[in-house]
Amino acid sequence: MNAEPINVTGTPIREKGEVLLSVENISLRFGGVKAITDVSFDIRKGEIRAIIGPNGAGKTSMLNCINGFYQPQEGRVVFKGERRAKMRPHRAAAGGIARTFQNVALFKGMSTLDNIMTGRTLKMRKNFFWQALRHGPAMQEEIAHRRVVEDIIDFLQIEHIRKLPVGKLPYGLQKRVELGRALAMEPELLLLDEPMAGMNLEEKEDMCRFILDVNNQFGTTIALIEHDMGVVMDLSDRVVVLEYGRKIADGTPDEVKRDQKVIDAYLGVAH
Ligand SMILES: Nc1ncnc2c1ncn2[C@@H]1O[C@H](COP(=O)(O)OP(=O)(O)OP(=O)(O)O)[C@@H](O)[C@H]1O
Repeated sequence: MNAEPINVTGTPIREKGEVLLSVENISLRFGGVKAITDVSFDIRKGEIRAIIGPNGAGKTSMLNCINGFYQPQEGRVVFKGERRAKMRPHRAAAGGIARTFQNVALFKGMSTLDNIMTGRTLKMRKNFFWQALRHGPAMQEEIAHRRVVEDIIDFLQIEHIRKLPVGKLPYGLQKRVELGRALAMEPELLLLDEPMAGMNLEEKEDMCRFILDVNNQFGTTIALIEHDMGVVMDLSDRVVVLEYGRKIADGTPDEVKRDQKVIDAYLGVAH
């Protein structure tokens, strides 16, 4: 029997469960531009999966295929055993996929609390008359939603900014609020597009800790795009590497960082 595998940080690799989502032979084109060419990989339940690659490699396009923003011309996304190629973003969200964006996409004039509350919308009853009833069961339901949002605010340690308009907050805190809004959906799969982009060292460390806590405490599966290789190596269980829209490597952080194709891609060497 082999010894327990060790990752680059020296900690044991966490054993992850069955496949939650698989990307099967996806190709995506914009006119003549091939953004993704025949890419397949899977995301296992409970893992942190990184998608990396040089600029223009197709990483954001891949997240957009996974949550239904883009419809690939070929291939499919299978989520919890169900085909999702024709899935629209709101249906992916209702099915348990939440995401954040490369550039923060919040309602700048609204408070932290109200922005996070918008993440609950899909969980609320849509019936106008139900919502118009400001007493009885409708009221109980609203209280329950508010409790979830308050728990998230506690978890992310942003009580002090709960009433402030997010447009006035430093960038690192805006990213944290955006994470809060995604968590309010209680997602099974959380997609994070460059969660540390534009952050200083301290903000990055905080965000890393929150991502690990979300994964460990809530069991949320996470797929993230990140350019900071130190962060990728420390956070992720497995890494898929794209270059010019093609998959060039897939494995543990330790495996991919030793892969010659990955080294060449990051040094800009053609092969
Ligand atoms: N909406 C679009 N219309 C046309 N071309 C697009 C569109 N979105 C992406 N592309 C092209 O597809 C390719 C992949 O882009 P994508 O943004 O997915 O890469 P990326 O790896 O996320 O890059 P970065 O790290 O710079 O964010 C690029 O050549 C890009 O110019």
